[in-house]
Amino acid sequence: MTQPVRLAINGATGRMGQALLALVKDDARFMLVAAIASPGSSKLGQAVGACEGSLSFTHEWPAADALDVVVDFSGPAGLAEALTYCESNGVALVTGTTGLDATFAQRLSASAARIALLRAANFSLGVAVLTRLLRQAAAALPDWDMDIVEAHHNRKEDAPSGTALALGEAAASARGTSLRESAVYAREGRVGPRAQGTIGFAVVRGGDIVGEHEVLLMGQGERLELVHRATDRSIFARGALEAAHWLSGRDAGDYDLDAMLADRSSR
Ligand SMILES: NC(=O)C1=CN([C@@H]2O[C@H](COP(=O)(O)OP(=O)(O)OC[C@H]3O[C@@H](n4cnc5c(N)ncnc54)[C@H](OP(=O)(O)O)[C@@H]3O)[C@@H](O)[C@H]2O)C=CC1
Ligand SMILES: O=C(O)C1=N[C@H](C(=O)O)C[C@H](O)C1
Repeated sequence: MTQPVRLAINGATGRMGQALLALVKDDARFMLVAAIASPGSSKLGQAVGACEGSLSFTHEWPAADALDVVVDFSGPAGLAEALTYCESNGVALVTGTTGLDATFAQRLSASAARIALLRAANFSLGVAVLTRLLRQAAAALPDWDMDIVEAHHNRKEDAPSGTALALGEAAASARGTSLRESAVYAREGRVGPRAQGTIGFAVVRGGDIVGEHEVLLMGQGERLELVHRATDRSIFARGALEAAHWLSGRDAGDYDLDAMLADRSSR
């Protein structure tokens, strides 16, 4: 019988941490070794209710040989700590943390030379398919205006969402450009007519919205709308656990969900 993947969840007290804990307890493919919280967390020492045994929320990382993979949904500070641990101990890392700056993104890319790393701004299958559809539409309609509207709950800290930025990057690259060259993040006052080829972003924050992304492709006399609505965080948690299972034991490298899906469909 294959051994379960030994897993640590970083950011375990958060919304995504809780969604992961709820799934892991019934998933025989995994053994939860650590539920990591911030050094100042009010939950340190409290029992991790979702799992069997005596696990408590902790900021102590396990011994290197006790762990196969870390799943991180914390924030930039939490991810930095997880990355340091994974690099020092040769442990694989799956991260969904968004709101990272370019320097951090470069650090992640460099780390992938030493550890197996899988990152995704959105772990839902629906957004993976939306991204493919968007690449097709953006290339087929190169002159149409494009805006991306995203909506999330009122506790979200980063904007635009990681998903909105990843969708924008995919669309820009399908048109032979980059988001750095084409993004417009704010419109206020007399901004004048729209510049050709720009990709605009609009952000909604409120209530308990799990995550919604709408891409508008606007031509003359017609409009195409590509929309994804997440209504349950467990979709992200399920995707991240699939990624953790797939990544465990792999060679160092910079992986994404497309690589995982392609590998699976080739079997
Ligand atoms: N890629 C995807 O599919 C998805 C990505 N996300 C992203 O995941 C991240 C987390 O989202 P969400 O769960 O809603 O956020 P939360 O704020 O609910 O959870 C993050 C948790 O991380 C903990 N934390 C903070 N600092 C550290 C640290 N240094 N070490 C360990 N834990 C730490 C915090 O709690 P405490 O102080 O108790 O430790 C907090 O509860 C965000 O960047 C979000 O955008 C969210 C959903 C899906
Ligand atoms: O913070 C969230 O909640 C989410 N964040 C991710 C993002 O920034 O795109 C993914 C999802 O939309 C939920």
